[in-house]
Amino acid sequence: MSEVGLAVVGVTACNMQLGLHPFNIVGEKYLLAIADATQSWPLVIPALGHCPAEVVLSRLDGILFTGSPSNIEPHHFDGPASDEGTHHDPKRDATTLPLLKAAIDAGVPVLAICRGFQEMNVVFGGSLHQKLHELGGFIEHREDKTKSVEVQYGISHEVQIEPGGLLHDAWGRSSAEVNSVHTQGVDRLGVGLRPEAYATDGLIEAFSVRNAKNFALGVQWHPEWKALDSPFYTAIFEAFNKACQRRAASRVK
Ligand SMILES: N[C@@H](CCC(=O)NCCCC(=O)O)C(=O)O
Repeated sequence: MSEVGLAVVGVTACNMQLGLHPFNIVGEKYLLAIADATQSWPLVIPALGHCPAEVVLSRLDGILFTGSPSNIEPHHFDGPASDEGTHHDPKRDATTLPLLKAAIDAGVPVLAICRGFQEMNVVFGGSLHQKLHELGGFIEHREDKTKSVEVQYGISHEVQIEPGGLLHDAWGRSSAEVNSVHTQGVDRLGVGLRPEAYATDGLIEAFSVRNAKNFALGVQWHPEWKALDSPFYTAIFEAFNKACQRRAASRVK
């Protein structure tokens, strides 16, 4: 593929302490999903706690907001304090929350996965259940950590897909099977978000932005996991990629 017009997609990092130093890291599966499933090029966006959004967005053709083992600090959605020892990443919050809003306002294509999906809900004024499994009424959305990674990221449950949305356009069917690797979930849906898929227990598992200037989809599951092995996950990345390629093409005119 010629490098001229190759879409460049930002991929958000986490800020994590490894030994004596903070590192900016991103799961390789997110980078591979962009490089292999979309044939765009991934560029890591560090979680330094601030980001010159206008400059960064002007150089990118899309942004993938990744999943992470950490939780958003609950003061961002007026939630009660987390349990002691909860893994937070305030530098990521301070980077991704404003960047996500700026990207959507600027019409930069956005795909938000798991923590990224939760960030998108919070940016639009939504809130999160912090421990779905303690509430009752929900199916098990967590992975079984005693099992292999293949099992943890294997198919967990079905989602019902709303007609007329981005996801339905991409997949063309009214249901799909997804993995499930999360403890938190959407409580109050952000203003201006349109539900795109529900789990069998009614939990919102995907949404898009009503009246968005460009592709803006959030999913609670992990389509980046072996994206090319699943026609459904591939379809999500293809739809995102189409929007990124359009933006890249307009840049080289
Ligand atoms: N902390 C949140 C977010 C869950 C999430 O993003 N998990 C991903 C784990 C690591 C990865 O696969 O990148 C929650 O538990 O709800």
